[in-house]
Amino acid sequence: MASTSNPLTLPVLPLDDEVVLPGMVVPLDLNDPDVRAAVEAAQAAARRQEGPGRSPDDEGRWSGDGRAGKPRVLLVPRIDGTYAGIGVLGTVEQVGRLADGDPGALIRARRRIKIGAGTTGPGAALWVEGTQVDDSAPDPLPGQVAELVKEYKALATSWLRKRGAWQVVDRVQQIDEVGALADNSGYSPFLSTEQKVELLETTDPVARLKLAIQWLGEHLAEQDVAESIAKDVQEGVDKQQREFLLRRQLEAVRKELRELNGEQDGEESDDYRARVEAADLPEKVQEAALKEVDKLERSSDQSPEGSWIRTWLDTVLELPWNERTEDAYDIQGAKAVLDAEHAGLDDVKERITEYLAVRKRRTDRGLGVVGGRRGGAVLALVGPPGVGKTSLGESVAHAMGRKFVRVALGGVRDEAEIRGHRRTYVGALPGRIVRAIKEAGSMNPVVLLDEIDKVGSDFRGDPAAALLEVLDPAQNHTFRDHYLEVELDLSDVVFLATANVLEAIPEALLDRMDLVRLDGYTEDEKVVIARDHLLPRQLERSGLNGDEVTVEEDALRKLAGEYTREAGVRNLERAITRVLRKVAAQHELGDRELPFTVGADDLRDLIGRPHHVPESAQDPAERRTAVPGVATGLAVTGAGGDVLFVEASLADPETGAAGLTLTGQLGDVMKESAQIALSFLRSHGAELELPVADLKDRGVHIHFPAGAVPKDGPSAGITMTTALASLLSGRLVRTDVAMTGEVSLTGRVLPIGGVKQKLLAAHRAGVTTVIIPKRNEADLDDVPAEVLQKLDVHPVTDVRQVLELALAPASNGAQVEVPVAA
Ligand SMILES: Nc1ncnc2c1ncn2[C@@H]1O[C@H](COP(=O)(O)OP(=O)(O)OP(=O)(O)O)[C@@H](O)[C@H]1O
Repeated sequence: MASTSNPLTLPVLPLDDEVVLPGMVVPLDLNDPDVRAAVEAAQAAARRQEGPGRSPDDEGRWSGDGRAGKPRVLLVPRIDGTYAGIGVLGTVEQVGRLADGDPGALIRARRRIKIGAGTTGPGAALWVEGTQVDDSAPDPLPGQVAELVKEYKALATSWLRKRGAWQVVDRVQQIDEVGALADNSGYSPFLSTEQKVELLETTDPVARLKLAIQWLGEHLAEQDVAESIAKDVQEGVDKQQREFLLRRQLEAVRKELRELNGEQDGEESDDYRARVEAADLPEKVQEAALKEVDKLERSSDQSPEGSWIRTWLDTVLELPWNERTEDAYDIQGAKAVLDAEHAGLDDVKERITEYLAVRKRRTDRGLGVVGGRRGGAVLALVGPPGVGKTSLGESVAHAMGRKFVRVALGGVRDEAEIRGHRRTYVGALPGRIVRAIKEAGSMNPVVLLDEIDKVGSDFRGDPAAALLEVLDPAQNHTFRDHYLEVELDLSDVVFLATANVLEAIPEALLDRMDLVRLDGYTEDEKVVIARDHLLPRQLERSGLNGDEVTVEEDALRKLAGEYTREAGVRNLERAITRVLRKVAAQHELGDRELPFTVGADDLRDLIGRPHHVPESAQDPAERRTAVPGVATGLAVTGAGGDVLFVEASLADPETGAAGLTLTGQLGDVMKESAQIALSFLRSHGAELELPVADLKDRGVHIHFPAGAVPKDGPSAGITMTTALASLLSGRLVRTDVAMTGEVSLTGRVLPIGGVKQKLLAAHRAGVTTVIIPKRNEADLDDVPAEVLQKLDVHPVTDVRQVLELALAPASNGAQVEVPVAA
């Protein structure tokens, strides 16, 4: 270590408003007279000392070889003409040309010198005496100082990295001396001259390092703030400009692509902006659409978002926003259309005509379509399949001169089916209502909500609630589809609904509806429908004409009665199709001469044997009711009225379980009804002369064979009682008798629903005697006269009357074998 005790005499090299700290190497311009004087004086002094006189070398050591060191100067900052109190010993490393070609000297700054008194020396330089400053730090470093070293290195590294000065990072990392480390900030461009002077004059190395850390830290913080501000500003300013530029580029790229693909410039397919502007959309819709166009233009051609937006825009553009058909109908004309397209159904047509008349009056008078009246907004056609509900809906549209669309609701469980998926949903679509309007191509079509009784609800929401909104005149002028997101005015749409089963229509919807029932057709009606509508249509479809093939009424009657058994005419129409196809095929093969008239007897040859021979026409031994314990009931199922056979048997006393077993997919109400039948017989069996003892200790099994499972209801009560009574008494149930009615514990016969449908079914099945509850007598008014004529209807009040009518007399008193369940 150098000691401070050796005064040095050195030429002063003044640095105007500049500071050089130990460790730095600086080039100085020799054109500067002060610099030249100092360097030349130092060189002269060095030469002189090459003699025998010795002085310490540059490192402060006395060199043993007698050679003096490099020329030495004292670098002293001169701030505003005033010299600093401390200078730095510098050695002249090299004299030559600087980068700019001027003569210069390369000087290495070595250590601090405290400046003492002035003195004289050779040359024009100012000479002073100085003493070395001891600025060594304790070794080893106290922990605290070591931390400072680390901190400085970390700060310096981060700053240097920011500036990309990677090489310097290593050098700084390698400086271990505290004072030298602090002096390294002499290179920092952000320090002011004053700050550098302060560093120079702070001789305590630790204090110096602290200063360096403080300033470097401050600078870094400042820089961070400045950077983020600059970034923000830059981003703000640039965004618009960038967007503009990018759009321009995008446009150019798109254009090139179009040209590559041989499309015309500005082809309609992609120019959504122009299309939206040209499409006469309602203001709000256009606004929304243009917003999407903006988004589209910003998104890339290939991005999924772009394709979603295009799909959405297509949907919006395809909707018939301003299309509406002119209602051109008078009630007479409407009625004529209905009559022409459907045979029979007089009451139904009357209801529809009334509905149209009210609607027309209200619109003509400029009153809203339905005004404040709740319910009645929607005409609901309720009845079994194939009775013409859908085709009536279509006729209504014809009659009004409106477009017609059918919306199939069967199996819809998801609210989104009605109201659309939100657009964020992958593969989102508008709901069925919007799709229907699109399909109709007008804003005021007739929309038939088909099978409204078959909408269900589950975790995906309640479609019925959405439908309610669609049907509500107070809400539907601003219907919002989740996908479309713009309002749609549905107030001018005529909604009709169809349902098979009234009970299955959600309550809230039912409340909005005007019900029109279609219960099914009689055989005569079916013949007329077949003759006037189904046959001509199917002839045309088979490529035949009426001159070539005629079908006799007898044949149509047989097709309706024996080849099909249904409330409606759907299967009848199919049967007719089969007959015609067969004839056409035979003709093509040369096996059939035309014209040809199909008679009842030709049917078997053409389409095989009938499947629905009435029970009474069967061989007696083949009849369902050929054994005791089977009774014929009447029920209403989803397919209209039907006959069903209830079977009862007693369980084996040894193995069978006691109690009541019911099979055949029955609901709770039906089970209770069976329980009541059983209880009634247990308590009244004796008085009816039935061996009811068996009922006490043997299990009873009641079965409803598959095929005609009625909807849950109590109307099979008297049928079950009759089957059980037949079983116990061994008396057969009369084949020609069918029945319907609820039974009470005391044996009273209680009223039921669906009389008309049930009687039509009984008639179809060839039953001749029907037992109904007395209290349903009034319902007979609805039953077509031709059916009543052919049926012997017995309204009863007590189950004893039922048994009297239904059970055949005991066959010559012989013991009848009671069937036993397996
Ligand atoms: N009274 C009628 N006059 C003329 N054609 C009829 C009549 N009733 C039904 N039809 C015809 O029978 C066919 C079946 O009718 P449609 O499809 O309308 O029945 P639906 O009651 O709507 O059945 P679903 O409930 O299964 O939809 C249609 O072709 C229809 O034209």
